[in-house]
Amino acid sequence: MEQTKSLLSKHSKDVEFQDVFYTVQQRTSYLRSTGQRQILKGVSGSFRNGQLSAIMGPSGAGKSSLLNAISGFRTTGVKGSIKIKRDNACYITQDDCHQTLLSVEELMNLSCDLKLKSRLKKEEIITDILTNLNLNHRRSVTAEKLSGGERKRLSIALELVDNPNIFFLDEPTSGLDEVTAAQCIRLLSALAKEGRTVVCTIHQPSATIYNCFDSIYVLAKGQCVYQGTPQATIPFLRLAQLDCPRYYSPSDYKVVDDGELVPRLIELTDNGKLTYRAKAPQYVEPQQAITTLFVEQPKRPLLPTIFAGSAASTDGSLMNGAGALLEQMKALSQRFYRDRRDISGLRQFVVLMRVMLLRIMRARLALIIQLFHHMLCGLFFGLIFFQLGNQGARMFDHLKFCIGAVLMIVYTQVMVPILSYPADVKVVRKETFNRWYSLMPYYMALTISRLPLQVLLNLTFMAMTYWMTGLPEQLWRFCIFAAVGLMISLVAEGMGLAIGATFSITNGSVVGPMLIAPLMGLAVYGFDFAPQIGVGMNLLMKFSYVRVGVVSLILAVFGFQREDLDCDDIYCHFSDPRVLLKFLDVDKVSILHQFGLLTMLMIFFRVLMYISLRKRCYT
Ligand SMILES: Nc1ncnc2c1ncn2[C@@H]1O[C@H](COP(=O)(O)OP(=O)(O)OP(=O)(O)O)[C@@H](O)[C@H]1O
Repeated sequence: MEQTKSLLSKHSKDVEFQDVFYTVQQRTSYLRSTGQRQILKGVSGSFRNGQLSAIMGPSGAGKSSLLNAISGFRTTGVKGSIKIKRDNACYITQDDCHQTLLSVEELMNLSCDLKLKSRLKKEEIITDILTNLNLNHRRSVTAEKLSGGERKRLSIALELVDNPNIFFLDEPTSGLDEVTAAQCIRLLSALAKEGRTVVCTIHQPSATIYNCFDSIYVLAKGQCVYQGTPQATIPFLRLAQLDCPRYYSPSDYKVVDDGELVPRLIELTDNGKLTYRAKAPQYVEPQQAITTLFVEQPKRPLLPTIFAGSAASTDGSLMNGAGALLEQMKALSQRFYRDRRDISGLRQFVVLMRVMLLRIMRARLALIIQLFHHMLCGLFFGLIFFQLGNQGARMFDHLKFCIGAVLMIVYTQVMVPILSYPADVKVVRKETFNRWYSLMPYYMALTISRLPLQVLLNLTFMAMTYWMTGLPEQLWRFCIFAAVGLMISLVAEGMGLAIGATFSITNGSVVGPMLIAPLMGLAVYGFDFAPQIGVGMNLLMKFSYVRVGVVSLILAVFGFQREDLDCDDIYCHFSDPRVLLKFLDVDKVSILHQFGLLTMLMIFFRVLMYISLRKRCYT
């Protein structure tokens, strides 16, 4: 009975897939799609528990695509039946992206805090894992300063905290020398022997590394050309009337294609449905690779979501008569049970918030540069408009000051996230996929953790300009003035984050200025003929938060029954602030209304950012 139980749980950690297709849209430009390209062409296969399996093949064969498809790291364009317990699997990306500026120990603590409910044995677990992976002596070093091999081991260590059963690794040996690569593969083999399913992609390994694997899966042009043990490779090639020369790595030999070889090999493996193992040194025996009975079913949109954690398929379902229903019911109850065991969203928020604040404090140079930038701009604006704030003859200077201050805030706050956030998105994608946290607590922590810095930077700039330009010495007016600055910067930051979450740095740095330019145009449009501006244009101008910001700042400076400005000339038309407000057609505009508009635009950009982040993380 006990034996049956362990056998069952062992099988549930296997990964099986059948007739998997992966199709991408081919584009010539961002807007035009020229058709579809099939990357994976109906491949099948299995990766067994307790084994280290390698996906091999020439560059562009579809190795990473297969790994992404079966692990669920990519779902868009994937069709076919895949049996995998996703809530027990983790994915380690090729570039080992980690939260920056945190030491090995801090990253391990973060992983434990987010994954383990009880914190009692945290220290013991961390020491255990780090010692086993030979990283204990590197505890205090930040991840960026680790060597390639150490970084790979750290990625594994971080995932080992909650002991997942299935590991997917994309090119774990890339960039490593031969010795370190062999060490890495031995480590993965040891992890597999402890009862895990370990699957990795690998490029042309040496013969030594090749023989370390328990199972090999070779792809060529998106189809399976070999599946089986390393020992069965040469006899298998002989089946296809090919002789692998002695001292020649079989992995190199398999990729040589004379035009007929690939179809012959695909036929021999039935595109992955058959697996080979050596029976005697010269003979191989084909076996069925898939033990699960996959039955094609019509599309049922709700099912894949509900059963995503169990034996899931993208357009087929795992069926085995009444057993299938039982299996699905178990999956559902297990899912609810698991959800109850999960770390609460509040705790995720608190842990992430602490880490984000720590990272902001650690980025001391960036902090100093930003503070210096705001002080310098404040000084610059202060000197240009020095003590002009109360001069009734300088109406155009007042307008230039308000427009200039808003542009400075907008440009700074939009560009910083555009340039810095895309790198974070990769980390978030990996960590959400590996169930460190859900997106909402992360999003809330990100939004709130950036607030203190925003307040500090804006207060610095706004206080310097207010004081140097000689605006009225009224604390309440300064508070409104600073609040307008803060609101504009929050909207602009939201826009920058939305762009950073959607585009790469290269595309974002083009899209950002491209979007700001018309908003700036709308901000300065028609101040000298404001009453004649048409209804349509007026409506359009409401969407420009730059314009809304400028109007709010003008109201903060000249509104609220401000006393007449000084006049050194014979006659100053605008010395009465009400005349200026009337001329600009903002005399009847309420600042609360403007704050409302800014709040709506801020929410709009932040929701956009969330949607974009969700799309990046869950497709
Ligand atoms: N989203 C995508 N859009 C367009 N083409 C894609 C996409 N993803 C993969 N491809 C193409 O599919 C092919 C296989 O890509 P994949 O990254 O899976 O190959 P690989 O075998 O892992 O290659 P390498 O070993 O060089 O990393 C490549 O030609 C790649 O350009």
